Amino acid sequence: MTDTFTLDTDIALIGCGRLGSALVEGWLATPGFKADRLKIIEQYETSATDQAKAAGATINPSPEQMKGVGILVLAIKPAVWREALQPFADVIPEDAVVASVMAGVRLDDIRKAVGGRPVARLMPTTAVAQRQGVAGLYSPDQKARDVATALFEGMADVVPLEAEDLLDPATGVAGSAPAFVYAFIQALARAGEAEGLKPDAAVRLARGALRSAAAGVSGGQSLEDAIERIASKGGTTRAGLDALEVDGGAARAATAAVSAAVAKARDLSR
Ligand SMILES: NC(=O)C1=CN([C@@H]2O[C@H](COP(=O)(O)OP(=O)(O)OC[C@H]3O[C@@H](n4cnc5c(N)ncnc54)[C@H](OP(=O)(O)O)[C@@H]3O)[C@@H](O)[C@H]2O)C=CC1
Ligand SMILES: O=C(O)[C@@H]1CCC=N1
Repeated sequence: MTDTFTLDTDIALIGCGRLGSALVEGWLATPGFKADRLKIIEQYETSATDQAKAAGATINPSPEQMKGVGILVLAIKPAVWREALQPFADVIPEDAVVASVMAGVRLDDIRKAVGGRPVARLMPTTAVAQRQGVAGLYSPDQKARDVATALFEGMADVVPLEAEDLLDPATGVAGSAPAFVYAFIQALARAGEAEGLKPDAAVRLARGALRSAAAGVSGGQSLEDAIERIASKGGTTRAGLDALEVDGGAARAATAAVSAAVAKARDLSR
């Protein structure tokens, strides 16, 4: 990750929903990001478009205002990407790069729709909003990789992938995975309630555990070391970990969630 925004070009974003808003928040929070170079195409105003507009961004630019765009970001749902992109495919400069964060939409299909311009695909997490995201990145094109990396590295750890198909497991392990972790935290809170905690205390403790778990690896510690630091010999953590491993419980749940996400991503690309 970098501390400052280094990409020196106009940026256009199509779609300012859940992920698009997170991207806008992350860019606006990155030192050196020039909001007056951001163009957002979105059907409705959102708090992110309002925030971006107040900082100098253009909402729903004219074709003329798209002429300096060096990177066009696609953050719409896979089902509507062709109709959302179509009005802009010929308006952006010949040498513009296209970056897609859409799950399951194939790079070749996007490249054909934008007249052969270089395309990168990324799979980020919404924590880009807090500049704490992670993003898998694939492109066969060096310029697209460089531009897309510069666009994201102020708000995410950009993880290069060697093949497009690897974006599907990256979706299961990163893009979708914060929701899987929240589901586990919810289950922890409910288990605490079953053991007698009041609901608000259970949720507060479980959320604190999530924060503590993230803090415990924030310095790059290995997951194994982080586990060992908590698991006192013969203590409660070891008892809990042993229970998690009975019949491969935790691994089986993680495998089921990742496999289902991968299968869905493959389904979307058909
Ligand atoms: N949410 C996440 O955590 C992640 C999402 N993604 C990917 O990001 C993409 C967007 O997902 P998400 O943000 O969750 O979805 P959302 O539905 O929240 O966002 C999509 C946005 O695009 C808008 N939109 C639809 N059609 C057009 C159009 N023609 N022109 C401009 N804007 C349009 C939608 O408006 P309206 O609601 O009015 O239709 C909506 O605001 C998906 O492809 C998904 O795979 C990737 C990683 C993580
Ligand atoms: O749920 C989805 O399809 C998107 C992709 C990854 C996270 N959200």
